Amino acid sequence: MSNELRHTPNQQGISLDRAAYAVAGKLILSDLSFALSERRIAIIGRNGSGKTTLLRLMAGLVAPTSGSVLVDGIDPARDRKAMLDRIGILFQNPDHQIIFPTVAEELAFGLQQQGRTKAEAASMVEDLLARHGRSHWLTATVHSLSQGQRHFLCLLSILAMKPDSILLDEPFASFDQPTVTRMARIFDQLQQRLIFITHDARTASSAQRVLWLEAGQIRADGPPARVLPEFEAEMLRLGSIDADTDIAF
Ligand SMILES: Nc1ncnc2c1ncn2[C@@H]1O[C@H](COP(=O)(O)OP(=O)(O)OP(=O)(O)O)[C@@H](O)[C@H]1O
Repeated sequence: MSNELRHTPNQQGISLDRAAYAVAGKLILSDLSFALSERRIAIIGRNGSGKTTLLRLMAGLVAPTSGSVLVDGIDPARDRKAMLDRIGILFQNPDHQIIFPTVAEELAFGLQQQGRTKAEAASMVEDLLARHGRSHWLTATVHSLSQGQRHFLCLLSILAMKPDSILLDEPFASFDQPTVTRMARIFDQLQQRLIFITHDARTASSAQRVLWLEAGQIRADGPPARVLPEFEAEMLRLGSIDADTDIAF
């Protein structure tokens, strides 16, 4: 796994200053100000609280409608090229990520974007698949893989590029138990910054910092020992109520 290890992430990290994001007049994220420099950061919150949108904002896939988002001092929505080495994002749905018909092309694409020749990328892809026990995927088409396997392919694409920060949207949700255990081991060994959305308190407790989003705003931000008990008590309280009368969808 050592080939996925990289230098310690750039200390500047990801910072938001009064960032807000609205779609069709609906405010989804508002007044977000924080700087993330820790190596393990969990984002928690109810369905629809804005977690995925926040990841997309940090990755520069959408631009804030007001305020700013900076990655190592660079606007990620404006300088996509600078983000190739800085940010990788693993979506919940692999089909939102995969663009090529074959595994080899999919894995090689990001590497070539980073400036490797076709031959260099092909050799790196071969090594990567071998290290993860997936050499048989070298000639596979993407549509021959299951949903969970396509998700793992997306993770491999990101690991291949070795970005400083990896943003993960519920990374363990679609994997079988051995793959989850193996992924957890891969993540443990990564030097990079991992920012992950999770609904699982145990996964969140492994982070150094937890951001709790509620209705597009930060409800709590701090170490898991402080944020998680408060979050779990609130989730229990809400679960005891028969309907989500507190939110308007
Ligand atoms: N493109 C869009 N157009 C309109 N509304 C959107 C759009 N993207 C997100 N939203 C709304 O923004 C809110 C936050 O969505 P988001 O997917 O970020 O939530 P989430 O916390 O990741 O939810 P979940 O836990 O269910 O994945 C939701 O109410 C959603 O309907």
